[in-house]
Amino acid sequence: MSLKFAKMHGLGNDFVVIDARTEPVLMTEALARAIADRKTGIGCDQLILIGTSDRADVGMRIFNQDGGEVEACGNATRCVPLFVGRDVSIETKAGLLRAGRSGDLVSVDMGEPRFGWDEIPLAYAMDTLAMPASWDDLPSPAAVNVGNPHIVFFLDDRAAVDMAKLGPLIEHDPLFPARVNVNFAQMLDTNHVGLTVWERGVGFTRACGTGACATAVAAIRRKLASGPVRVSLEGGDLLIDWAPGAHIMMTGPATHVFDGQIDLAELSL
Ligand SMILES: N[C@@H](CCC[C@H](N)C(=O)O)C(=O)O
Repeated sequence: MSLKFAKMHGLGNDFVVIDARTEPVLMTEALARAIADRKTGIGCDQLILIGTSDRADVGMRIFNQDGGEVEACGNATRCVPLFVGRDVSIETKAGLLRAGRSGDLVSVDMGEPRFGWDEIPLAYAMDTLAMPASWDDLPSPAAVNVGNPHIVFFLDDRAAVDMAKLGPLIEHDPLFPARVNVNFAQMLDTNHVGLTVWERGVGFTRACGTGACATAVAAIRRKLASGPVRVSLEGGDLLIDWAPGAHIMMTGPATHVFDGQIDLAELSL
């Protein structure tokens, strides 16, 4: 059996996008992992299935490179209007989102962030704005759920931190029963943050849309920033707007690179 796909990305966070609106696609963890494999498959950070929905224009399912299905992906959500050809409402495991073009960029209403310890989720009750938790010499982090779980460290000097060791260690810490995306942030100026993200189920990515949202929200809650926050990632910049009680608005680029077709029989499952 062969499958048609589009290769897309948001700031270098890359996706294989499959249209399951007319022909349903039976996606499994093993198949998602095989397609995402950069040596023996197509290669991507996330596999995205666009399907039908009773509640929105389309449904979106998200699978990490390790095959695990997750709730949210900010950069992939910006790709959906390009894939569908118009502004859309999107049903995800994290709720209903709206995405639409604004000039050359795409804006997404990412919904409201959540801060309850059991909403992150964490293994036990604690303050999520200044968590009493530490790994090596990292400062106390903030935890935010923006559809998916994030932890944010604000660092004086990101270059001095061994993120390659700490990213996987924290992702798999039993404090996070659903694992966690790990954000290493550094304030560069008022309302401007530099960010490196260790993504759950992937590792380092060039950009993480939900990571940028979680970091901007945590910066505003900690009064390190106020108003629209520019988040600079390896792949480029995102603009995140949020105020307490409001929805998060994320604006940034989305790119359709090419279309292709894959013979599933040739994959290493
Ligand atoms: N790249 C994404 C986030 C993808 C999901 C994440 N790895 C998770 O497991 O929650 C983004 O742009 O938000």
